[in-house]
Amino acid sequence: MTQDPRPEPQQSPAKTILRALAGERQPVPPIWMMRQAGRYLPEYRATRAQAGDFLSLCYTPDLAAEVTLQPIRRYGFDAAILFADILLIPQALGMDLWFVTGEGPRLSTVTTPGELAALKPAEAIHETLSPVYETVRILSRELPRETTLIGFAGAPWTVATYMIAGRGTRDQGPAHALKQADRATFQGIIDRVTEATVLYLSAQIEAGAEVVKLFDSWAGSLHGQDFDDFAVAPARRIIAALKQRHPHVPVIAFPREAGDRYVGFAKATGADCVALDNSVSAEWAARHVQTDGCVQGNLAPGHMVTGGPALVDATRAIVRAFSGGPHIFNLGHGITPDADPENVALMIRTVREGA
Ligand SMILES: Cc1c2[nH]c(c1CCC(=O)O)Cc1[nH]c(c(CCC(=O)O)c1C)Cc1[nH]c(c(CCC(=O)O)c1C)Cc1[nH]c(c(C)c1CCC(=O)O)C2
Repeated sequence: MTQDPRPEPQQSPAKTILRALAGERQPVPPIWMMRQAGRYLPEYRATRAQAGDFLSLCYTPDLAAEVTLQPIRRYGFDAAILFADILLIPQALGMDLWFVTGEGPRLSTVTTPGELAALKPAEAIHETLSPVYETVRILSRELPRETTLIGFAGAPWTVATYMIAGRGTRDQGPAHALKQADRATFQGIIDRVTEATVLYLSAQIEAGAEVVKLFDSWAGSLHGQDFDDFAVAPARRIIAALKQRHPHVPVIAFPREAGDRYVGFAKATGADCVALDNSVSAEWAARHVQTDGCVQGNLAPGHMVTGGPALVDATRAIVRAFSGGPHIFNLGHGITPDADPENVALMIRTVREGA
């Protein structure tokens, strides 16, 4: 009996997003959209009403999978992003979390050594988060073969800003204040979230996530050495730990509003792709960021509200600016509830058909 000793030929991954993340330039960039499952879609609002509230939606795997699939059915995006929230980690560490309609998230706070000591150990998160892993398992069965499944978590700095303030803040003042007043407690919070995030993203990958993304929505308020210590260093730690366990799973990092600190961010953290917000121009980012590898972004989400020729022109300009290298088309931040679903369709047509 002869056995063919040749290994399987190395093929580039078929899914367009995985090809972009592997550094491949494509004639048409793959596309997905931050907050693509959200309140601008009537079918999302219906499922959310069925769940009762936002957190029940996050923790009910069948319904969370359903809202993840809705924008895939409607638009055929190249990727689906797991439906969950970055604030599930603080909750899994033992903090209270609730959402006030029209206002946003509220949490119990952690600002003292005693409150830090009272947080659960990172390994305890799976008890709370196992429904999220079940959502991932459902999605990896139900998504079309060509659609990439993206898992995610908040980056430690951004998650810590909510844990310290107990809510969203304009300038992340309470977190900056704790960083100055009690460095050890602040660093302890960052470290606990970092450890939990490694375990959380690993579990998502083991359940079927093919790519993971780290959302550092408030990275732009870190400057100088603080940016290195609290945006770069935690991302580098998380990515190194993930690459050790899952070397072939690409990581997208989103240090939102990092400005000129986007330059070199992929190299410094080990990320396979840097997601760009719309405060940087695509031409600038093509020259200074895309030279290191894949970039994602960066249409202003306001175009999903206003539409028209301005949407088409801005979309084309971004596609053109990034056409020389690997690019995943996306918005620069999440789509807002007042967006018109027709404008999303127009954006996708413009990217795919050059319409
Ligand atoms: C800071 C942050 C949060 N959550 C998230 C971030 C980082 C990205 C960013 O900067 O937007 C990330 C997030 N939140 C949600 C997802 C799901 C995946 C996706 O579609 O992108 C993701 C990736 C669902 C959600 N998370 C939330 C909603 C709206 C909840 C609802 O249905 O009422 C959704 C769809 C609620 C949420 N969750 C959070 C806030 C501040 C709010 C309230 C603001 C708002 O209402 O838009 C925390």
